[in-house]
Amino acid sequence: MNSRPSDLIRLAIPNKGRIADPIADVIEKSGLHINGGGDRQLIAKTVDPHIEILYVRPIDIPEYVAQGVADIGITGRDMVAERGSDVVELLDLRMGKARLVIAVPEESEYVTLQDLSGKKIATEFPGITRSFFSDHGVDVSIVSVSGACEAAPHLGIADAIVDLTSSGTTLKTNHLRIIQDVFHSSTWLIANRRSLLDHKEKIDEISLALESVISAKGQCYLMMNIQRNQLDEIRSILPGLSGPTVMEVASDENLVAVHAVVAEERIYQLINLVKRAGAKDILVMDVQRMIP
Ligand SMILES: Nc1ncnc2c1ncn2[C@@H]1O[C@H](COP(=O)(O)OP(=O)(O)OP(=O)(O)O)[C@@H](O)[C@H]1O
Ligand SMILES: O=P(O)(O)OC[C@H]1O[C@H](OP(=O)(O)OP(=O)(O)O)[C@H](O)[C@@H]1O
Ligand SMILES: [Mg+2]
Repeated sequence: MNSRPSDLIRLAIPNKGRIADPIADVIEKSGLHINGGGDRQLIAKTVDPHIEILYVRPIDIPEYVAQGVADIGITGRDMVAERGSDVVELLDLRMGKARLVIAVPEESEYVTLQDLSGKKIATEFPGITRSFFSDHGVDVSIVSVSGACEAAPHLGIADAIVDLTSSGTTLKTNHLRIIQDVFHSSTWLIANRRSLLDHKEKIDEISLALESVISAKGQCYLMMNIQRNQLDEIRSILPGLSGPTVMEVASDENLVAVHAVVAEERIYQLINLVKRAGAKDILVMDVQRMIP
């Protein structure tokens, strides 16, 4: 695996699981189009002949990157912590957000961490769990499971669990109550230490491309025409990346075009405000990438 050409960067991404599609989507939007890919393929080429994709399980990505099988990788930060891999965390993609928590049956008497002393803890994260309890001086035994962890207390194989939660639905459905947070995770771009020195320019280029997609999320581009004398009022309404852009409209010397990047969640309110202030010909467009 390491006999690849020295000018070829290998990026490891999940081949399945809930973060696989969102990651592929960010890569696509970054302009790094993957040729083929998915469908049980292990390696795929990209639009850049110097970058190839390696599809593997999210839990294996930290070690593949640490060992240099891949130069960079995208996976959950929980996976990096669980494996204890020596990698550089480069960029938070701010997706796949989840909390790793300690939870107990709703009706149980356990309230604090110390109440779990001598108890059995079921988890898909034995590494993180073991060091967390040991750091807090609480002696527990770990029951390692590989899924459906929330069932463990009701099946009588554990007293508590350490598992991920995001919407909270699974804990609620299984009548479990959180007693403490252990770790906060999201999806990260990670790098091999050596590759970061040898291929700094190329890795920075990929990181910037991914970051520009993440920054553009939830943003849109608002365009409108206004009378020149309304400019001050419109300016006070619009935020904009570095103030709104104001341009001449060729057909009418009293009209100016105003463009601004605005948060999607504010667009409804902003359109009403600018309309009331006299704006017309309003257009709202998607922003694919934002590079400061
Ligand atoms: N409920 C969740 N919300 C957000 N992210 C999650 C959630 N569950 C898992 N993740 C994240 O998804 C990443 C991949 O996890 P995992 O390998 O378990 O895949 P999966 O999507 O859970 O699929 P499966 O468990 O079926 O293999 C992890 O980094 C994890 O933090
Ligand atoms: O708070 P929620 O939105 O309900 O999400 C939490 C669930 O998501 C993950 O399960 P996953 O789908 O990965 O299944 P698994 O437990 O079999 O890994 C996690 O292990 C929880 O069970
Ligand atoms: Mg899972």
